[in-house]
Amino acid sequence: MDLHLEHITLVYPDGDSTLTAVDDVDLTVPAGTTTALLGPSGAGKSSLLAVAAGLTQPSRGTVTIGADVVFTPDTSVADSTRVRLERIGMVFQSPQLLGSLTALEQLELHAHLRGKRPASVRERGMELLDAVGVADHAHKRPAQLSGGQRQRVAIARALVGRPEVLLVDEPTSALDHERGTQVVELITGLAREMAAATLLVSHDASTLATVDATVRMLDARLEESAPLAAVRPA
Ligand SMILES: Nc1ncnc2c1ncn2[C@@H]1O[C@H](COP(=O)(O)OP(=O)(O)OP(=O)(O)O)[C@@H](O)[C@H]1O
Repeated sequence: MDLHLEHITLVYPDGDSTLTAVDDVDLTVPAGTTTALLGPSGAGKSSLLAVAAGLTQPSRGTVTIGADVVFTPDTSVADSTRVRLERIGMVFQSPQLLGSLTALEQLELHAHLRGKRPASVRERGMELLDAVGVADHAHKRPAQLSGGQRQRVAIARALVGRPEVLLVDEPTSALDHERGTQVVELITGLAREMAAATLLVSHDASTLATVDATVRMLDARLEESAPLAAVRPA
């Protein structure tokens, strides 16, 4: 399913006045493709991602997955949470793994919280750990893994619920250039394979050789958008 952000505006209260963090942004991410969202610090990238995830209500505008309008200024927290659990996977800047669980258990817990059956989850979890190249580490805890391996587990975890939309916030900030490039390549490949519409926030354009499109935010607005022709076929 495609992800559509339409006329998204996000205004934060700021003392006696307000701060517009996202200003009338329109963006479509086709299913199976990855769009990188670039821009300087404070441009509004994380704010836009938070709206796309239903973590923050937009002040104006709508988020649509396929034909379903999922987030509007009026969407309740309960409805946003349900959509996020059922349809959206997220990868954060730091992997945010639970220290006491093995890599496989991180995925199992995540799937369990989404109501999946334990038997199918274990198999799917191993498949995904294999897909991200850490199957050999399935029974290790985060402290026994490298930074890159931890980020790979977090990517597998985000995909365990078969999300239609994958939202990724600076996945490479803790990695060197080579590992960062590999992680972006992994995400774009999995997005294509799983037909997930993927929006990836990045500071580092040099790691983005494999993404399908790039857009840039500046001062809360989308500055430029790659033409659709630049989107490679799935
Ligand atoms: N919860 C909040 N309340 C008030 N203002 C906020 C809040 N979150 C972000 N802002 C402001 O909104 C603007 C956009 O911030 P945002 O974090 O979205 O930018 P960013 O492009 O992701 O930056 P970075 O690359 O540094 O993470 C900034 O001016 C920031 O100070």
